[in-house]
Amino acid sequence: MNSLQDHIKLNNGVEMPGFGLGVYKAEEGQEVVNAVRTAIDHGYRLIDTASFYGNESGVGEGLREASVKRDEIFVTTKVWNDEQGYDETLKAFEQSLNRLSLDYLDLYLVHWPVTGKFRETWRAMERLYDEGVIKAIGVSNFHVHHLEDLMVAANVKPTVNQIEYHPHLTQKEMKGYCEQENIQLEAWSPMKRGRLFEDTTIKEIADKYNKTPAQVILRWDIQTNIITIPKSVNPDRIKSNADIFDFELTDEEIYSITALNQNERTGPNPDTFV
Ligand SMILES: NC(=O)C1=CN([C@@H]2O[C@H](COP(=O)(O)OP(=O)(O)OC[C@H]3O[C@@H](n4cnc5c(N)ncnc54)[C@H](OP(=O)(O)O)[C@@H]3O)[C@@H](O)[C@H]2O)C=CC1
Ligand SMILES: O=C(O)C(=O)[C@@H](O)[C@H](O)C(=O)CO
Repeated sequence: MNSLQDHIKLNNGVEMPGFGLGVYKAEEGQEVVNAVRTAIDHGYRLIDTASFYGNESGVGEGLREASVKRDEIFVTTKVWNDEQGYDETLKAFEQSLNRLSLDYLDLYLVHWPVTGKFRETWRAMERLYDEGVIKAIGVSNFHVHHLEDLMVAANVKPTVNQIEYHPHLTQKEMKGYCEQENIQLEAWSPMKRGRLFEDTTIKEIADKYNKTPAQVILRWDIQTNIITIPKSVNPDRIKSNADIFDFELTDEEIYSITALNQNERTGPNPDTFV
């Protein structure tokens, strides 16, 4: 990726921007509307929301307020845990689309691998994909064993797995598996929700390039082929987080950031959460 608007080709041929805005905890109403509009004005082309975030209506309003055509923006939302199952997912999708005021979705994700439900959820998503109302379908928070379980019965392979991923959780096994299976990884909490900014290694690299720790971490994502969706509702941070295309980390720097791994989660482990 050489610019904010470069895309990555998914395994079904759909092109997805490699960098976007996450909106978890962006408040429904003016806060999320402004964040989405500001991000798009600054060149973002990917917005990541979920029915669970309770802000899809505001995301839709932000998209309408931005002066960029619908087909240039890539919108992701997710089916929440209590919406899973075949009929439930069809209904949840309709509701999400209505709240977003869209007539198609770019990417729909199974938010978490709800035991006993995710295969049926997937079957409904395959139907929506076949009908053409979703351009790509994928999963989130799936371990390798969940992916294997899903793919045994699936007709459509997941395009994306969105997982917690940052320098303290580098997901080596999952990364190798997804590279082999051509499933694109996407990082949630890429900045560990602000808990990596005092790390000495990251700070030293940031000082060298006159960049912020956040910019170094996000640059590490894109140089290692991970789609990244930092969240911010602050206009200055929305702008600066995306200002990462005028410097390049060396192989040694990539290695030293990757070596910070502690297998440490900030969020739940999918094996025990659902
Ligand atoms: N699939 C899933 O299960 C999950 C998906 N996600 C998705 O991933 C996105 C990103 O993850 P998230 O958990 O939000 O965590 P992030 O790692 O993106 O961190 C967000 C936090 O960092 C702050 N922040 C942003 N930029 C800066 C900066 N440059 N300097 C200092 N602070 C900064 C934000 O505050 P402020 O807004 O004030 O700038 C916010 O508090 C989510 O918004 C969501 O879309 C997240 C969790 C789970
Ligand atoms: O933000 C999301 O998308 C999530 O699924 C998580 O926040 C998750 O639900 C969680 O952290 C609950 O404590």
